[in-house]
Amino acid sequence: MGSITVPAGVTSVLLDIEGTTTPITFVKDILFPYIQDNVKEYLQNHWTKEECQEDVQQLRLQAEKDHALNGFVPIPGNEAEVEQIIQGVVDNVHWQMSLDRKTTALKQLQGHMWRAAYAAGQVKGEVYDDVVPALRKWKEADMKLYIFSSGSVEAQKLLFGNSIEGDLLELFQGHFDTTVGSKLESESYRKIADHIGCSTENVLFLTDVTKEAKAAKEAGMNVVIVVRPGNAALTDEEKASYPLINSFKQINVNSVQ
Ligand SMILES: CSCCC(=O)C(=O)COP(=O)(O)O
Ligand SMILES: [Mg+2]
Repeated sequence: MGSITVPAGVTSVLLDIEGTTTPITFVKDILFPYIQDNVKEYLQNHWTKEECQEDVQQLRLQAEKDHALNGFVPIPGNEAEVEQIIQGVVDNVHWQMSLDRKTTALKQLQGHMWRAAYAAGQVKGEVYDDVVPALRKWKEADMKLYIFSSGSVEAQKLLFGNSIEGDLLELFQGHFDTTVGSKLESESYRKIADHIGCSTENVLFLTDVTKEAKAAKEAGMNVVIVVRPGNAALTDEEKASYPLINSFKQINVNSVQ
């Protein structure tokens, strides 16, 4: 894996989080177990809050679309007691997480739940050593930096605002989550370029997931696959189809004209 010079005309870098800026183990071993261990208590304590009811309503709408076992979230009614409804939501959250689903409904609830963990200093957002120096360098070269993650915008801001390297939020010009669309659909990348106010060709997308890279490339973005310890293995065909790096140090950015 050699170094890569960003093509002329690229003015923005769009970054995935899990497997790209941040170890998968941080998400799988710290963030997700926090949700699994605390979702019942969180729902019991926040049940009457508007935000919590809105999250449950979104999970219910998603469950209706899924028509799946454990995709069931009971509708409040005379027969369904609150504890029974909460248990339905808990089962649904555990079921979705067992499949690592990236539904907007699940991600919104997770983002709301992680607030308390970050506020208590119980969790600090992990970033690879090479990430912050590279982002600072790219920013000095006038590159605009954005995040696109399945994690909600709130979850993204919590992670970078409370990172092991301090508050990193000033590095980013903006954040995108699945409310713009799935990371597997090209249309999402076109919408992001529209929001940024540039053409897709002016954007470099860094991700660990080749299906995301394919969608971004089809939309016209430049893409680089980030290979980190613990990321899903790439096939020989995937390795041959995309530029690969294992550190942000390998990206050379010329000053934006
Ligand atoms: C933003 S922190 C939580 C990470 C998360 O929930 C997730 O699904 C990561 O997805 P990504 O698109 O960043 O790979
Ligand atoms: Mg990822």
